[in-house]
Amino acid sequence: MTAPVIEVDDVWVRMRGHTVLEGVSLAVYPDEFYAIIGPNGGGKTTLLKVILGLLTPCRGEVRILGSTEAAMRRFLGYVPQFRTFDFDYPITVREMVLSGRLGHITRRPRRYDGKDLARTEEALETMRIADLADRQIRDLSGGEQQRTIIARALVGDPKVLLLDEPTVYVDAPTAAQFYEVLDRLRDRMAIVLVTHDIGVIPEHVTRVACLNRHLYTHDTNEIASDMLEAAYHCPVDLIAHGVPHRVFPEHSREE
Ligand SMILES: Nc1ncnc2c1ncn2[C@@H]1O[C@H](COP(=O)(O)OP(=O)(O)OP(=O)(O)O)[C@@H](O)[C@H]1O
Repeated sequence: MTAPVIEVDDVWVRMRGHTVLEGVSLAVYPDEFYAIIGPNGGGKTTLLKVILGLLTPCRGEVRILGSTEAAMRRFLGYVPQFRTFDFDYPITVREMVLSGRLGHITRRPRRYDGKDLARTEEALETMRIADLADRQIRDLSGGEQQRTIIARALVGDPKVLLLDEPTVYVDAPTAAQFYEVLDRLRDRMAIVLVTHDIGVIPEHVTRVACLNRHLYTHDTNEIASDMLEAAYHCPVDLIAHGVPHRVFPEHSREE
């Protein structure tokens, strides 16, 4: 059986006296498109930060390609939440994408070389923004900015692409185009997408889990009602393939 690219093993995180993640375990395999859904404040960004090595759990460990070495994080591409970017910053699309190579340069002084420039051109082509390369990022549409930050995550040639609420600020047609782009990337890398919006779970996900301090999963690509109930603690209206329906009727248990 293929080995996982990411293993999260019994991870606990406490912040300011509150338990944010409690005994979270999961494995992501190379060909997976793993969606993690959950309410605001449920710990999704925290889990991504633990996987990325930006946050050390008080218990448990994360293995990337079987290793706990910090250097293995170079195999991860990260697309943070849109709101964390300053799109008014005076920088071109090409410069922004190229900046994704910085963490991969070990030589000193840190200077870009031909490989960095070549990877940047490839990522611009992959995301179909080569024609925008010399434009300022502030002059792009939301969808074009989104493709730019994904290209920036791709220049490191990741084995896994981690996306935090990638469609939160884009309209429905742009989100649909975005999922087409992810489909194209899937034969090159695993994808982990976190979102609070269960209406956006794309049809090609291979696995869905719900996170609200605990991770609830059935190891399938179905959004099961008991997972949602456990994670959201309230009725949830799900829009699956354009058809709204209520996935469970009422509160059945209190925390
Ligand atoms: N630096 C911090 N210090 C203290 N508490 C924090 C810190 N960062 C996050 N938290 C808390 O941890 C919990 C989980 O936050 P997190 O950002 O991981 O949730 P999320 O599921 O990503 O939420 P959202 O969908 O709103 O982005 C929240 O209650 C948040 O207030």
